Amino acid sequence: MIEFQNVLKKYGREVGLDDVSFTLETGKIYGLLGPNGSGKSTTLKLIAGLTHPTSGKVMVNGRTADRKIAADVAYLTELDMFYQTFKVKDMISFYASQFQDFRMDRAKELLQFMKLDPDKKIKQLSKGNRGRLKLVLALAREASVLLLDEPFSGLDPMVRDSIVKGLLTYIDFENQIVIIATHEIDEIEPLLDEVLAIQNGRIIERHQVEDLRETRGLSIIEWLKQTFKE
Ligand SMILES: Nc1ncnc2c1ncn2[C@@H]1O[C@H](COP(=O)(O)OP(=O)(O)OP(=O)(O)O)[C@@H](O)[C@H]1O
Repeated sequence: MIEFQNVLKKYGREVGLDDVSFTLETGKIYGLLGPNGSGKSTTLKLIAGLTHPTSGKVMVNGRTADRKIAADVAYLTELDMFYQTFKVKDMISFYASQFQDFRMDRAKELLQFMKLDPDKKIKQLSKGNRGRLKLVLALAREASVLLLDEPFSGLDPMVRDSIVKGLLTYIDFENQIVIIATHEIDEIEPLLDEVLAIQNGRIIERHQVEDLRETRGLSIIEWLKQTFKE
């Protein structure tokens, strides 16, 4: 379980998150949706223990989210954190050395699935293949929390498609909490159990996707358009 208790995150005078409280449950896939600068990355960084609340508490599986929480949290950032001189297989070995829950057999399977050549140098990879490699590194871990920050950003429809297939195949639907932060939701709509709308550092709405469809007759995109227009 992930728990935010009255979390305020300030960057100097800038407010990243403004008194946010919510809980997220194991076995669900959440979409954290909102415009640029709304607080999506801040939320994920707090869960990953990469930044700390100015006040309030962030708990992951009953523990305060500090740097040690990285052992439980697999985090795919929108930034490239690759060592350019490494080959794909070196990056895999590096991750295996960093995380106890990294499964080498799974990584090899994922590389094949994503059609990545382990002997290719990172700097020779296309943007799409770098996106695929980031996903391999995140999904090869058996982490209880999987955070995906803009997993589709700048990628063409074919790459997006393979990323969604990878997610469907390798997410542990029973035992993981998955959070996908994005402002592009076409591809992930079928994956999501719940959606949280974030704006100006506040969670302004939260819904079960099924409820949106059944009681309000709305797709996520239709709901988002209504929510952010107001
Ligand atoms: N390191 C930082 N220093 C100063 N301000 C920051 C920093 N990181 C984020 N912010 C500010 O906090 C707010 C929330 O930013 P955040 O990156 O969490 O938004 P986001 O929803 O992920 O945006 P995007 O969709 O553009 O990635 C913004 O106003 C942003 O300018």
